[in-house]
Amino acid sequence: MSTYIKNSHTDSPKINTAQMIEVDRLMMDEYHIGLIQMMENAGRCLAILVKERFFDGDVEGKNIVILAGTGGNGGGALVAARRLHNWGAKVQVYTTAEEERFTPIPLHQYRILKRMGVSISLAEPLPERENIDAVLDGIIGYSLKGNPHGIAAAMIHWANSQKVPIVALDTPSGLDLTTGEFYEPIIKASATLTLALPKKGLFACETKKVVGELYVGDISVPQELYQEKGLGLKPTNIFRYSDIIRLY
Ligand SMILES: NC(=O)C1=CN([C@@H]2O[C@H](COP(=O)(O)OP(=O)(O)OC[C@H]3O[C@@H](n4cnc5c(N)ncnc54)[C@H](O)[C@@H]3O)[C@@H](O)[C@H]2O)[C@H](O)CC1
Ligand SMILES: [K+]
Repeated sequence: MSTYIKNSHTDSPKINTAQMIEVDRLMMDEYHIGLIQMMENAGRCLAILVKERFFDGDVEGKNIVILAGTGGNGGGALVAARRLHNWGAKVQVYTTAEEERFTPIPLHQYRILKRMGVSISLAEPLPERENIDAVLDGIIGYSLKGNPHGIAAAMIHWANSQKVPIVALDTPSGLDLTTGEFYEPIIKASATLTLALPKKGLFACETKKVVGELYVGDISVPQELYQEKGLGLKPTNIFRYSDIIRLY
């Protein structure tokens, strides 16, 4: 295993979506760690996981399709797109909506990619390509509301039909991170990189079928934050030896 990725030797707490949203809020409001900082760490971990786990540490010339929604999940995938492009991958980004529909920080990532000349366009139509090496799922994260519909749903069907590794950010799009309920359609990932702490829904009995290998990436949550009132979690040091931990 790469020095960037280690197996977990500690039992970390498993949280629900509401707790994760509270972690994000505390990060920003109480600890002044901005969303842009968290997103950079999320996207960097995702790009490293793809490079190390699926391409033996070198993505030069690899065709990587990145599917991005307009929220925080898409924003992290756009950061990963930037890193993979910088490392020599041929990156193609498809989005669920036009530029003006992106929320502010993901929009910032979108505009950086455009300035870099990375191919980024609305996923209508989705590409008919045969030489794809991997797909990144940044379509929907923990703010999933019901069955994926519209372009997001079309992207999920398209990705599942590609027969190449799909690497999901935070959750396979279509999975409820608290209950593990499958919505329809749902991404069937080869690997999932969740963020900060594992979420309960990733351990429900059928979930492995859509999660694939489960990793968790460090987005720099302070130990002190986990003990704040309203969360009451034990401090956790799962990233002591590496930024990415494999959980199963
Ligand atoms: N600490 C962390 O875990 C961090 C997480 N980050 C990432 O941000 C997402 C959560 O971001 P948010 O902006 O709240 O929303 P999403 O990206 O999950 O989704 C919004 C996006 O999805 C569309 N949508 C929702 N439901 C549906 C549906 N049923 N059909 C179609 N489309 C749907 C919605 O319209 C929006 O476009 C979290 O998961 C992490 O990946 C941050 O990077 C910071 C740290
Ligand atoms: K996702």
